Amino acid sequence: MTPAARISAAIEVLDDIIRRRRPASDALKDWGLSRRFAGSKDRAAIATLVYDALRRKASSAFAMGDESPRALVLGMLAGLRGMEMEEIAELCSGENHAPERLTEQEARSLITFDLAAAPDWVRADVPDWLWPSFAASFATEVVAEGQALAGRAPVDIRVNRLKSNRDKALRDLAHLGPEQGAWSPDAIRFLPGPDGRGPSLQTEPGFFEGAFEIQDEGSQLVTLLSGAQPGDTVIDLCAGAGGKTLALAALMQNQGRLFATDLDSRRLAPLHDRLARSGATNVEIRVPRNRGHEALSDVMGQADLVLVDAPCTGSGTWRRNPDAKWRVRPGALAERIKDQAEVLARAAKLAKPGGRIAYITCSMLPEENDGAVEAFLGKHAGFAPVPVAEVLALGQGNFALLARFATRFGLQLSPSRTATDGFYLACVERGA
Ligand SMILES: C[S@@+](CC[C@H](N)C(=O)[O-])C[C@H]1O[C@@H](n2cnc3c(N)ncnc32)[C@H](O)[C@@H]1O
Repeated sequence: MTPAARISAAIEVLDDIIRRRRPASDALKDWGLSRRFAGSKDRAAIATLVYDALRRKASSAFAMGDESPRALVLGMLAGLRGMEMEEIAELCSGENHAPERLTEQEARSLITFDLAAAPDWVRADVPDWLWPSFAASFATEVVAEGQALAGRAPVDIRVNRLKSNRDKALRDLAHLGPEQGAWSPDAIRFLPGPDGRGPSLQTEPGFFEGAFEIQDEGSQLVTLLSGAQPGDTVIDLCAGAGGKTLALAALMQNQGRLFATDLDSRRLAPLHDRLARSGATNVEIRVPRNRGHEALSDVMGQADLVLVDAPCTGSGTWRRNPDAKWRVRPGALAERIKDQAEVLARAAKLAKPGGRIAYITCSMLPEENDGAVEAFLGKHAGFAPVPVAEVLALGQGNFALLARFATRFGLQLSPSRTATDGFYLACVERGA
């Protein structure tokens, strides 16, 4: 397909996503299935165009004075990819599956691409209804925070200490242009190429051998800062597919007990294979038999650490899921806050006297971060917040510089602050 035909295809897919309110991945998959002529490179390029257009949906619509899928794609070419109007006009020839010619109005908007009069939420590409909440998380630079969250994400891996080390992994993956992570001693980063994609790491021998896992550096950092120690009894209460379980097992050097469970037993399924690859031997997966069944009744009040990687809006991962940003609804935030209170209450029963809960979200919204911790502390008088300085000192690494990202109860990481996904961590401790 020509570059111009790919743009037409992206407009078509975006139309499907917006009109039918479909997840981008579903719309892209369907498009690919019904257009067998499109090769893998075409599909990848179209997906990147669609995701880039979603990243800048609000600002493109404003600058173009039009929120049609065509305007969003054309606006993104100017706003995100920095293309001149003339270059875009050349692509829009109206011939051979290329988009129709630019109108005079479109050409003018592409030349000026003027966001000077745009409200902050538009310049930041954050949904307007979420703006007050988002802005409350950041005293300054709030527009820049939104813009960083509307950018492309790198691909990070966590080198598995049980099987390898970072120097060896850097050598083994040298052909892919690896960079050392800035914060986590286990992190290696791969920047996205001009096509917006990172290398396909899941085909590397090291991946099959369990030498590394794909995991955002922010996710690695909050796990490091949870304070898990070799020999501890640790519970990963919202383990899902086990990204943090695997990181915890490596931190614990396979010493002590690590229980992994989740409300949704199906989510735990991939963890079996991942554990086998990783060489982790101290993990016990506890599958709940039905809703309401407590799969951890035998370890009540025994945990040194309960890790709560809570269900949340996922607003910290909008770089990776730009369509989720526009699909999240006000009711969803209220529901997640309820889930968070429920899961924290469950964690409280599992912590031993003197034990901790590490509360984590991949969110940038204070209601589900400090707000959730405040609500928990209000209902659980036996728990007290652990000061951030103490959390940073206990983590396995040199993290003192992160102190400037402290919130009332925890730490807020973000693409613009730490060049990671937006993660929040706060620790609370049960009185002895
Ligand atoms: C952010 S995801 C976990 C991701 C996972 N820890 C990882 O690192 O790959 C949140 C998980 O919490 C689970 N969950 C929701 N409510 C829960 C509850 N009350 N108890 C335990 N898990 C819950 C969801 O099923 C979901 O898998």
